Amino acid sequence: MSELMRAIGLMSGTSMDGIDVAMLATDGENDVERGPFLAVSYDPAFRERLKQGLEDAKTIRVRTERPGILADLQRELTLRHAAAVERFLELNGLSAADIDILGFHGQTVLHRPDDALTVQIGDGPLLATETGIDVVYDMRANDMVHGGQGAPLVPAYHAALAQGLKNAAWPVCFVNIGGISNLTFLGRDGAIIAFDSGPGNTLIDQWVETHAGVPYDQGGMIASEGRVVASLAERYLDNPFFTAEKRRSLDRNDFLPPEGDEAELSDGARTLAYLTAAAILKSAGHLPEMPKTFIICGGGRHNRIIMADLRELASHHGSAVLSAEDAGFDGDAMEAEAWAYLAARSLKGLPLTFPGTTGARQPVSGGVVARTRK
Ligand SMILES: Nc1ncnc2c1ncn2[C@@H]1O[C@H](COP(=O)(O)OP(=O)(O)OP(=O)(O)O)[C@@H](O)[C@H]1O
Ligand SMILES: CC(=O)N[C@H]1[C@@H]2OC[C@@H](O2)[C@@H](O)[C@@H]1O[C@H](C)C(=O)O
Repeated sequence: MSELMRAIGLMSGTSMDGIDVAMLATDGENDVERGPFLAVSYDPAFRERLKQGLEDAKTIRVRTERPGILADLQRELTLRHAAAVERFLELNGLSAADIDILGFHGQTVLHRPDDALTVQIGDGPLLATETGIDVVYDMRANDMVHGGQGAPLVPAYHAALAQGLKNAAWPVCFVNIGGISNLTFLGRDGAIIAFDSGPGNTLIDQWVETHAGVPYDQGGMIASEGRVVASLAERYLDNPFFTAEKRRSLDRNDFLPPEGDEAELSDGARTLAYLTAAAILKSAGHLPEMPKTFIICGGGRHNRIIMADLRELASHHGSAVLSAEDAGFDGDAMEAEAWAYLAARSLKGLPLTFPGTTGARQPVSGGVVARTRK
């Protein structure tokens, strides 16, 4: 058994709800011991700044450009990550010297795989200086250099976790319902296929924020009072994304929320919850075979309507739907854990992505290391 690294992963996802912090002891290969997790929420004012950042990023043509507020925002975001690490260490009775590496995702502000352009703001060297811990950051870029979509990157971690699964029927499919949803198919023969599967929570979040002034539909309560507007759901599901020959990763703005007059509040939330579930099943139609078990991670699994729709749609294929917890994992921590795992892999020069996950021409490593001045 090779030596385990203590790695902390930091994820600020497309939902822009906060920073997830998770720790692993891992060799970056098959050995994974899951540690503590902390979620640090962004305040509404900072979420608004992130949204402005996404707007300002639209003019970026070269990935190092930081127009508008982006240079300032990058610094603020990085300092918030440093504070989150400090809090995490304090809560768990740890110090910087106990940690080998931080895996820093940053915030995606632009993702245009067709132009081989992906931009995550986040200053790795500043985070290393502030925390006193070495940092691996910018993990998506090298994949694009090698012909990949730059996302999803979590599949390598899903594959490692799947080895510990007990009593799940294979093939297994991990589904992350974050802002955008993505899935990882794992075949009995070791096959690994992954792609973004459609809108996750972003449309629901934007819809209920605009029409009810709340950041998300807690538990799917608003949706539970509505009915699916079939024409609206069909309009989304007719998007060429679902039938394109090549699987393509998504930018947060690839799908936009309905116009205000297309549904009333609860029908809109109900329709978008259905869309989230139906998009996953429709995308799964591109897999070599229908998974026998879907394992659901990410914030969307807290929406009971999404989960009920998923169970219903999957049952037509004889597939079971489990929450990450049913399978023995932590569905809120998984992406941050993945960034810890990927950082450990990056340090060892192991591949982060594969032809079957991002479409990269060959398995490729990635990430940039920022060393502390210790
Ligand atoms: N209790 C809840 N009920 C309903 N929805 C919830 C609940 N908690 C979280 N969510 C949804 O989950 C979202 C956050 O999910 P998550 O943290 O997995 O996304 P992310 O990591 O930001 O996105 P991505 O995986 O696309 O990068 C919230 O924006 C909200 O829509
Ligand atoms: C460009 C980018 O940040 N993509 C995210 C986004 O959020 C979900 C989905 O779209 C996924 O492709 C990816 O994140 C996860 C963590 C991944 O790379 O596996």
